Amino acid sequence: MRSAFVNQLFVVPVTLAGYLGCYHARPEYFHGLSSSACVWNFILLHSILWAIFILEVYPRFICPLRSLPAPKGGYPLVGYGFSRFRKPVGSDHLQFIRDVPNNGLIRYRGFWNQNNVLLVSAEALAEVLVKRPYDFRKRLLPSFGFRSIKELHPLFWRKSAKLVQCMEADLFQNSEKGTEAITDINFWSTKVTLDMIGVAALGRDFNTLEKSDDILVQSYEEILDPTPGKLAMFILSSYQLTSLTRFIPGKVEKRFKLATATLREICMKFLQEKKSLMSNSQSISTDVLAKLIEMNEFADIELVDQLLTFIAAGHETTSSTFAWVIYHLARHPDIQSRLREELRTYVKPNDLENDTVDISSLLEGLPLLNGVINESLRLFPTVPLTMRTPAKPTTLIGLLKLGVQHQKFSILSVGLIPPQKKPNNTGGADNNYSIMTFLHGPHTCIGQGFAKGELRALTANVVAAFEIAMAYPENNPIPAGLITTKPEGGMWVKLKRVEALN
Ligand code: HEM
Repeated sequence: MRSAFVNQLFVVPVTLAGYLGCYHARPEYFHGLSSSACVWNFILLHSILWAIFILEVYPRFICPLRSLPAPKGGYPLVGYGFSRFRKPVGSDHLQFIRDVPNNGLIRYRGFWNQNNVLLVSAEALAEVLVKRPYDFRKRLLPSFGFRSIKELHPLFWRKSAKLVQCMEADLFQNSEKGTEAITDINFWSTKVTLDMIGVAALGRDFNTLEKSDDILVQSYEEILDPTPGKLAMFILSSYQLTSLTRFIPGKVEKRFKLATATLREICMKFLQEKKSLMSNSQSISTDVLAKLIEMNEFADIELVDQLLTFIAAGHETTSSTFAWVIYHLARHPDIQSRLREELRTYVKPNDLENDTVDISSLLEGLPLLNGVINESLRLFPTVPLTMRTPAKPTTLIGLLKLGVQHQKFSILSVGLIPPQKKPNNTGGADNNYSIMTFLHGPHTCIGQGFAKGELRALTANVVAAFEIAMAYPENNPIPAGLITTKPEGGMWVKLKRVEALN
C-alpha cells in the first residue's frame, strides 16, 4: 500500500503537469467541457501515465533491482514470464546462470516487466532460506523425525516387494509374454507411492497396486489431472487474479472447488473414524496421523489440512523421482549392474524375513544405492523452482537494499545445479546449497527422510528383480508439469526378469 502511495507521488504531478500543459497548448479542446468530463479526462490520462510508469519507467529506471546483471532478450511486456511454464521446467533459469556473469544474483523480467531475482550463489541462498516466519512446522517435526521414519521402513520395503510381485504378475505371468516386457514405470510408481503414503501418513491402505476405486484417490486425480483449464486456473491464481478463474470455460473452478470440498469431507470423516478407533484400542500405530492425534496439539481442521498437504506434497514428488532413478539406471547399464551386485552382496533375503534386521540402516549404508538416488534427485528435482516474496524490508548479500517503498518482487531458487562429479552421498557437491532439491534450513522439505526411505526400498527391489533398459532409447523423456514435474508421456522401459532378492 505504502509503495503504491509513494509511486503515486511520481505520477500524479506528471499527470497534472501534462494536463495543464495540454490546456495551455490547446485551450479550444477544453472549452465547453463539463467539469465531470474534465475529471474523466484527467483520470484517463493518469491511468495511461500510470501504466507507462509501472510497466516501463519503474522497472527500468527506479527499481533497486535494475542494477543487477540480466539476460538479454525476453518478450515485450512479459519478459521471461513464461519461463516458469517452459519444458523442462527451470531450463531458462539454468541458461541464465550459465550465460550471465554475476556476483550471486541475476535479474530477469517477468510478467508486466516486473523484476525477479534469481539466487545463484550459496551465500544468497543461505541468506534467503535462513529464516522462517511461523513455527507451525515445529509441531510437525517429531512425526517426521529420525525414529518415526525408521519405524516406517519395513512398510516401505513390504510395499516395494509388493510392487515387484504385481509387476511380475502383470507383465510376465502369461508365458506367451516371454522374459522381456515394456511398461511405463511412472504408472507403477504413482500407484506404489500412493499406497506407501496412504499407510505411512494416514494409516489407510489405498491398495491402488491391485485396485483403484478409493474415493479419496479418485478425488485427488480429479484435482491433479493437468488439463488446460486447470493450467489457466493455476496461472491466474499465481498472479493474484483468482477473481478471474470463474470465467474459465468448462466450469473448471466449480468442479475444482467441488472436488476439494469432497476431499475435505472424506478426510474429516476419516479423521473422526481414526480418533474413535484409537480411543477404543490399545494398539500403537506408527503412521504420521496417529502421532499427530496423540500429540493433541492440532484442531481437527488443521489435521485435515495436514492430511491433504502430505498426500499432495509427498506423493507425486517421490513417484516422479523414482521414475528418474530408473531412467538413470536404464541409461547407465554399468552402474545398474554394479548396484545389483551391491544389493546381492549386502542384502540377504533371509535378513529381511528377520525382525531383528534394521532395514533402514542396512539400506542407508549402501553407497551406490544412495549415490544413484541422490544424483537423480539432484539432476531431476521434481520441484525445480520455488518462489519467495520478502515480507519486510531486507538486504541481499550486500548487493541490494530493499525498503518498503520498493515494488514487491519474487525470489526464485533453482534446483538444477551443474556440474556432475561422481555419484556418492553428496553427488560430489562442495556445499549444502549445491543440491537444492529439498531446499534448505527451516524451509527444507519435512518429508525428505520419508522420501529417501521410499526411494531406497523401491530402487533396491526393482533393480534386484529386473534388468532395465529404455524402451525407446531414441526418445528422451522431458520433465514437465506445473508445481512438481514428471516425465511427460510416462517413462517407458524394457524390463527383463532377474532373480529377486526375496
Ligand atoms: C522426492 C520427493 C520430494 C521432493 C523433491 C520434495 C520437495 C519439497 C520442497 C522443495 C519443499 C519446499 C517447498 C517450498 O517451501 O516452496 C517441500 C515441502 C514440503 N514437503 Fe516435500 N518433497 C518430497 C517428498 C515429500 C514427502 C514424501 C512428504 C510427506 C510425506 C513431503 C511433505 C512436504 C511438506 C509437508 C512440505 C511443506 C513443509 C513446510 O512448509 O514446512 N514431501 N518439499
